[in-house]
Amino acid sequence: MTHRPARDAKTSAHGLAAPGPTADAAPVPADPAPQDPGTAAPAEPVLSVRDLSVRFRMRGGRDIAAVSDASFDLRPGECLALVGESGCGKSVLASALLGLLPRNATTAGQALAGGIDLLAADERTLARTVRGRRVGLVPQSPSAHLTPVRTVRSQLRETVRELTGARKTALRQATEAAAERAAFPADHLDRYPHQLSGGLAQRAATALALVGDAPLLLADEPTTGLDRDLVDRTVDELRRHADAGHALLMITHDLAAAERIADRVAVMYAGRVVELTDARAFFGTPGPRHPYARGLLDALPERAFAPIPGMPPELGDLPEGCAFAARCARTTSACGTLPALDAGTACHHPHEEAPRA
Ligand SMILES: Nc1ncnc2c1ncn2[C@@H]1O[C@H](COP(=O)(O)OP(=O)(O)OP(=O)(O)O)[C@@H](O)[C@H]1O
Ligand code: NI
Repeated sequence: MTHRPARDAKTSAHGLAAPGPTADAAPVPADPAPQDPGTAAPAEPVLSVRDLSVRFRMRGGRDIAAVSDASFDLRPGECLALVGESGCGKSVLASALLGLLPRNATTAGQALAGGIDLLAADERTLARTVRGRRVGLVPQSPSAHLTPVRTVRSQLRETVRELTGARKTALRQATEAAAERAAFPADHLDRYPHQLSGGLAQRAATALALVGDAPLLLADEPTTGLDRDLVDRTVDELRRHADAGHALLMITHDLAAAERIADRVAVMYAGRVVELTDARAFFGTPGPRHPYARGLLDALPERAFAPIPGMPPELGDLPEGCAFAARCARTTSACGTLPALDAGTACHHPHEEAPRA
């Protein structure tokens, strides 16, 4: 496959949620509202990802295969939860969609959003029309994306002014409403990022990401550092955002949060989507079909509390066949070849679609 080099992304200092001050003020037309249940044709995808791969070129010529051949669509009003163990490629996938990969990365494939191929777009297009406007991001490390020398109020106000055009009293009110939406306490608005706990920084980042009303929101671990009540509150706010017609890619370790919010679930393992399925079927009956996905659920304390034995493979040294075979109790000789994602599962011997015993 041909990999193209990553662009030299100049991220605006105040984070990805808002474009820099040079961005055009022209509003991006909203995507169509979610499909009326009475109509037959499904709404056009807000995001259409095909065979997305990301490679990191390391010293000595070695490649890290962080993401391989990911394909999925996201429609207006839909939430797709992207789950999988640490290091499986979730954040790299999100960074690729925003043109925020480091220089040693190359991408292949396509990611269409609003007629733009996010993987091929130049930095100017990404900065002016994509980040914050078409695609919002709740970054995984919010404190790193907040400007250290400015208060939360000042950063939020600038983003609200940039993206909504509000001024004066309306601007003040919209700024406070934006904070409230992400459960960021009004009496902390005048704090600087270093004066915030991890959970508060997370909420500030979520508030910033919601302002632009982008048709597509990427939320990378938006509930990290929050206690259960706030997890639920954040998740419910993100769900409302999707219900209002936005597409949401929710990256999370938290399977309970994924179950609460998602319409569909994508499970990644060693850089590949190994299961892509309806959330209700996944969390309920018949349950996941891929043995890894089933193992993830079985590892939960409220389920079998049985961890998957072994460790994921090195992404710089992947086997030719199924990357999960070494840890899988169902491995056969067929697993020496790479299983394609077929009917939502990339496995040579998936669990049958029957109720679990
Ligand atoms: N700049 C880089 N250079 C080389 N390898 C990288 C780089 N950035 C990420 N990786 C590798 O890509 C893989 C995927 O990383 P990624 O951050 O997407 O994982 P993740 O699924 O988001 O994990 P977590 O749940 O811990 O956030 C990891 O093995 C990581 O080490
Ligand atoms: Ni991550």
